[in-house]
Amino acid sequence: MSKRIDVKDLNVYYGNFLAVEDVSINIEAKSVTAFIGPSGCGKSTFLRTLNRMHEVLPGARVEGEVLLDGDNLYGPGVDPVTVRSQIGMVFQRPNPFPTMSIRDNVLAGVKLNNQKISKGEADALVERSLRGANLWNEVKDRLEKPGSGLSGGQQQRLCIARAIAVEPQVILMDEPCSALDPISTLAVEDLINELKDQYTVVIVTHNMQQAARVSDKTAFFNIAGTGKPGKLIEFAETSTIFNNPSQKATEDYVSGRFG
Ligand SMILES: Nc1ncnc2c1ncn2[C@@H]1O[C@H](COP(=O)(O)OP(=O)(O)OP(=O)(O)O)[C@@H](O)[C@H]1O
Repeated sequence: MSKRIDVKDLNVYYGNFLAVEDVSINIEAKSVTAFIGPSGCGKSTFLRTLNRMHEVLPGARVEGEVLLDGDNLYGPGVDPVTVRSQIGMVFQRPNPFPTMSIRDNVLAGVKLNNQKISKGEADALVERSLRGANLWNEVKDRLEKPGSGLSGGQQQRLCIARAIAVEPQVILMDEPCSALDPISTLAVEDLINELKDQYTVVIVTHNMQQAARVSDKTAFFNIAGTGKPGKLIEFAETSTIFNNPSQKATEDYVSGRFG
């Protein structure tokens, strides 16, 4: 259950403001791709176009194509809700439903998609998803307790379990560790490494060590100045981006000279 993403000539707008210009990128299935770059260069905006979350804002739109195993997500008649069930998302701040039990949090996306499942199937799905998120052993004795009773790192893994439960092909993560302590961050990074056996993972991160630790390929985005659009400057194997980039701007950024 893993698909590739091919983006062709994508422009991303907020109203009349062109936030990201002319991005083409090929993201392989069963790999981890990191988006890095200075604040405001459009990493999160671009990420949200990959599952049609961008257009939820009034006036927000895209030009160009995003292909999931060859099918254009922006083609006529494509239902954005279906797209979002195939391409899940994990956000910066863990956002479990606070009053809902751990079990119901895992099942929340499945229920939203109106999938009817029996109690036995639901139990199995909860266990499989929590195991997949490396959280089962920590919560198996308190599945009926509220999700808000977990630590921040556990809550983020619960959100990953919720994303996995709908059996997506791709998981997008927008700075998933920025609100976590170092130990929880390592737990989520370990998990990302395991997730790529089954899923295509795309992660936005400000932390270059994290990009170097978890990703196979890295895309460096940059912006020429305030009000200018963000652009994809370089996309390559992560080791190349960090050790032998072809663009001077990439080298300056990864060596800490700006950003
Ligand atoms: N809701 C919005 N409405 C209008 N403009 C927006 C909106 N969200 C972001 N922008 C603008 O789009 C550009 C890209 O922002 P975005 O948040 O994608 O950058 P980023 O690289 O993810 O930044 P950061 O690393 O700080 O999160 C910025 O100029 C930003 O001000």
